[in-house]
Amino acid sequence: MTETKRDLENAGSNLIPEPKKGLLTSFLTGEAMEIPEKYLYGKCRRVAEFEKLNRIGEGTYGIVYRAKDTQNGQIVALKKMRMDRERDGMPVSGIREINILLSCRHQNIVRLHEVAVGSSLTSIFLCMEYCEQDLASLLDNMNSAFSESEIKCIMQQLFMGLDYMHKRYIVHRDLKVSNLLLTDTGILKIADFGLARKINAPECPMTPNVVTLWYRAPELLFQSKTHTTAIDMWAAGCILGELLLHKPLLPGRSELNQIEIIIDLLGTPNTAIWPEFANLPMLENITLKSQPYNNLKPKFSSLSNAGLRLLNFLFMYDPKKRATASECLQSTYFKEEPLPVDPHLMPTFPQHRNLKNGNGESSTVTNLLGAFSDLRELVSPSI
Ligand SMILES: Nc1ncnc2c1ncn2[C@@H]1O[C@H](COP(=O)(O)OP(=O)(O)OP(=O)(O)O)[C@@H](O)[C@H]1O
Repeated sequence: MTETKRDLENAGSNLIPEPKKGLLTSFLTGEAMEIPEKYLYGKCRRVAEFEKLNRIGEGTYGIVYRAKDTQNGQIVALKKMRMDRERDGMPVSGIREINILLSCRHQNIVRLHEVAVGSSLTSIFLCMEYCEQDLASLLDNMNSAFSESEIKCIMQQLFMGLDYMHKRYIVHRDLKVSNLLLTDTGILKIADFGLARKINAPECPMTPNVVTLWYRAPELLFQSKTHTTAIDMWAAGCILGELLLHKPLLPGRSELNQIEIIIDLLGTPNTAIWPEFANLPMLENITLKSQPYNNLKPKFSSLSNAGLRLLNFLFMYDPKKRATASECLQSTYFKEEPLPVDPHLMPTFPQHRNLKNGNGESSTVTNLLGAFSDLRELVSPSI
């Protein structure tokens, strides 16, 4: 068990042990230097000031805990950064996530309160506002589907968050229902910015292996080297479809199968609707099946014309023609009956994640934050 894990699973005590003095490697000589404790944590608080309540989630980049700030009683979410494979300090995904979250302030983007450290500087925690639900566990556990007014409320908030991010050239790159959180006051929060990137230009070269398969845009599947904020809009279309159907819309089993089921739903792409299509690398290796029909209408048979127009706009093969978040917010779908419900009138739900994990494993975590530059200096050297 690593030292940091011990911090979190420290049975018998609800407080994390006091950190030791740290050893940093000198940048100049390469020798280990003992750092006085008062300089060790920069302006960041220590994790020992939080009481761990229960584990609420685990993803690729970290474990998430519900915890109480013992200074003010506030309930927060603490995401412990995974350092397993890191030799040289913090993983780049963690640095990106912190930088981007610190630069965002919007009701529909999860708020990063601060960054905290455990007993060694390789144990880093993001301290975020706590949200009672995530849409994935909610969809898995709710007895009846969301009403259309509730779906509109969720989607409108998603588009508001995306509009804010995209206007700042931030692409999330991993939108899916498990990364959408919902508070007990009906506010949707976009979370998990571990794959997010700030793009310098409207089109920026990036690795195509991002976005969970079921939500992955065709330009990524066809291995386009540049992608844009439009990849988030495709994922938003998949999320709208999933909320309406109460099951994943495009649950591919492999990349090829994902392409196949997209074609089954939307028809085969061609250069008439997507001029850059013919030059995409993936097409050198595969022949696409021919399917001439767009099947959105039969698939969503009870959806209004405005709803279908919105879905079609989100599922434009050509990313340049795909709807932007601000265009989606103007959609007639949100202006026609049934109107979006006011977020405060959204129903509340039992907190399944806490019920499942409510074993009250005790432990705590420390605090950090302050100037992030302090953090970057401190976490890289070996301790
Ligand atoms: N602020 C929060 N409030 C409540 N629950 C949260 C919060 N942040 C994350 N969670 C829960 O923890 C889960 C995992 O968090 P997150 O997606 O940030 O981790 P990850 O390792 O980056 O995941 P992934 O493998 O999806 O990339 C979420 O699905 C959600 O259930």
